[in-house]
Amino acid sequence: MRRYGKDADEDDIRNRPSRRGSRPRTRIRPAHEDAAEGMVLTVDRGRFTCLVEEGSRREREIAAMKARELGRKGVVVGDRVALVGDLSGEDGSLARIVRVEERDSVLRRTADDDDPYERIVVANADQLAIVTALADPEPRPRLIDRCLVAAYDAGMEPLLVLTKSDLAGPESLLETYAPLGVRSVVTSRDTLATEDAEAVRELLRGLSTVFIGHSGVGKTTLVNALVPDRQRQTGQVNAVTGRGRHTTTSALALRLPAAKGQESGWVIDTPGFRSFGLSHIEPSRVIHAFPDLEPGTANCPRACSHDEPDCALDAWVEAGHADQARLYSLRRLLSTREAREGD
Ligand SMILES: Nc1nc2c(ncn2[C@@H]2O[C@H](COP(=O)(O)OP(=O)(O)OP(=O)(O)O)[C@@H](O)[C@H]2O)c(=O)[nH]1
Ligand SMILES: [Zn+2]
Repeated sequence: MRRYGKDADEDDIRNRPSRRGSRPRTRIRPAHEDAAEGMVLTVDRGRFTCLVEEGSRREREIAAMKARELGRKGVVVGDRVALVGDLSGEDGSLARIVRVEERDSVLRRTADDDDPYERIVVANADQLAIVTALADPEPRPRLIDRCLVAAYDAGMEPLLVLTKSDLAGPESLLETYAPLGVRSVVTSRDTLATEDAEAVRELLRGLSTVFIGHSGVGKTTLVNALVPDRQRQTGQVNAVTGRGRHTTTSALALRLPAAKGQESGWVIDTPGFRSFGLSHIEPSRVIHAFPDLEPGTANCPRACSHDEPDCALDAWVEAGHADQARLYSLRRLLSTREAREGD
């Protein structure tokens, strides 16, 4: 499908001026029909690492840059792209990204709540793993709520990963999130090497999952346990860009190990990305994640915040169509859109 958005086609208009002036341009672009498909694994200062011929014996990572005709269109981790040029993946080779395929999902963020400039962080991810320590540092439910809102807004399934269970129990947190029906898994460092990593991997199979967590919650420990050859994977990536292992600040896609015949999956790590500014969130997209409540909004006033006296959801719940705890949870989530100290 072609996109007619602001940054879609203006660039080839500029690059391919018509000799006959105002002759209407065809929107069919015959060039690059032979382009290879790839998936973006990392982005580092204008250089992209892409995986091509995924799943075949010729699968390889190649370095690429954006073709000029893409103009300012963003290319992010998880994007499926079309590549031309030197696809060998050999040292010093560089391909060009000539097209970004339509995205199934986009995880966005603004740097903070009053920042109007919204960035897409990851494309085509299915799941958002919200990593929270049960202690040291203390869980921050409001932060979890903000991550949930971001997941629902993006059309991604949330997953709570509760770490450091050797320090505190998960009961009260799990109780808070029970009405939301969020999937969860509890881990501790001592058992991560054995049963825990496999339990988490089970929830990631066949999916592309973005991991987010506040500093110190044990996200690195967790991701390293899930992807034991991470060092190799990231080392390889940076051999291409020629930079050190720890300099990547953008998201980074890592493949989950899988036994033969088992489906794999992608772990997308997000170094230095710890929370979400939520100013761009649409309440209607969040309510979409509450199919039991959504029909109850039919009688709401226009542009209802769903947290005002005329909101029809109270009557909907009183009539027994949905659970009070669900409405309470929805309102709590929607209220996180207002920034507060410490977010
Ligand atoms: N007690 C306990 N400590 C843990 C556990 N998992 C990780 N830690 C410790 O918590 C600290 C932070 O772990 P990291 O994995 O570096 O946490 P992170 O979320 O990546 O934090 P940043 O590196 O700041 O992004 C380290 O000292 C870990 O050894 C756990 O299950 N139990
Ligand atoms: Zn309402």
